[in-house]
Amino acid sequence: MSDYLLRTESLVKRFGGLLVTDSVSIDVRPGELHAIIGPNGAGKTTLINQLSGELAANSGSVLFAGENVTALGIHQRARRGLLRSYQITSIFEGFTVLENTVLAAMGAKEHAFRFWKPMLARQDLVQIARQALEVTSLTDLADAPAAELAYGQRRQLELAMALAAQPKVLLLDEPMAGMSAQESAGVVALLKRLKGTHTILLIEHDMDAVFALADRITVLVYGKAMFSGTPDEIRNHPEVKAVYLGDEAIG
Ligand SMILES: Nc1ncnc2c1ncn2[C@@H]1O[C@H](COP(=O)(O)OP(=O)(O)OP(=O)(O)O)[C@@H](O)[C@H]1O
Repeated sequence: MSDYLLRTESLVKRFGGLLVTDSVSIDVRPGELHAIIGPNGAGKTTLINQLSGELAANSGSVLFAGENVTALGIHQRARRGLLRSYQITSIFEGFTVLENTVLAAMGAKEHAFRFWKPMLARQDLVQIARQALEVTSLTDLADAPAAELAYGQRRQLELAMALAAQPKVLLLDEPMAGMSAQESAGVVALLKRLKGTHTILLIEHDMDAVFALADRITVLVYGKAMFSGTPDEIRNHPEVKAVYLGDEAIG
């Protein structure tokens, strides 16, 4: 197996005259939690959009699981296992938490939803869905209609649905945004549980969470990948401290 699952090579994205992704080359290794950090406007979301296929790069390549996926769209990448949480499957309000998660599992495996079969009759998919609900601590809400979920629970359901699709790489853009402190702690605990068994690329502003979770971190500044390294290497990197962290201590 190669030493990376997801790689960008000299990726470039411009919005008019603004260079937002400046020849970015990063590697995400199998099983690692790789965080992208950087000041506001550094280009983190733009980068993840090019990984998921939501945005086309101006030049450069995205390689995934040994394949050049640069020319592929969102759904083609998702079907190969490069998946952004919430992107493919949206929550159906009238369905229960379990039914939504079964649909996500089904969508990943089959080309069309087979609504003529009762979805909960698909034991294989129900099992995958129940596992995803267990991991995301949603088991108690399995039979609740999605419409009744609180904001934080909906975000958890999005994660459960992404996991039910059994991605090879999960792209997470600020999964804790808008959550209460308690819900955020729940997501940190969840990501800790997923570490090692799942490969995750995470964008997150909460530095405590990033430094507690990441195996490796890439620092993006003005669209450039300044440095990739372990949390300790990032903490002790003089240039990173100066440019990104200012005088603040981290970790
Ligand atoms: N569709 C667009 N058209 C024009 N400019 C854009 C577009 N999307 C993003 N930008 C600009 O590109 C730059 C990078 O934005 P991006 O959202 O990728 O940064 P970010 O690191 O995710 O920021 P934040 O941490 O604030 O979420 C910003 O200057 C932003 O204004």
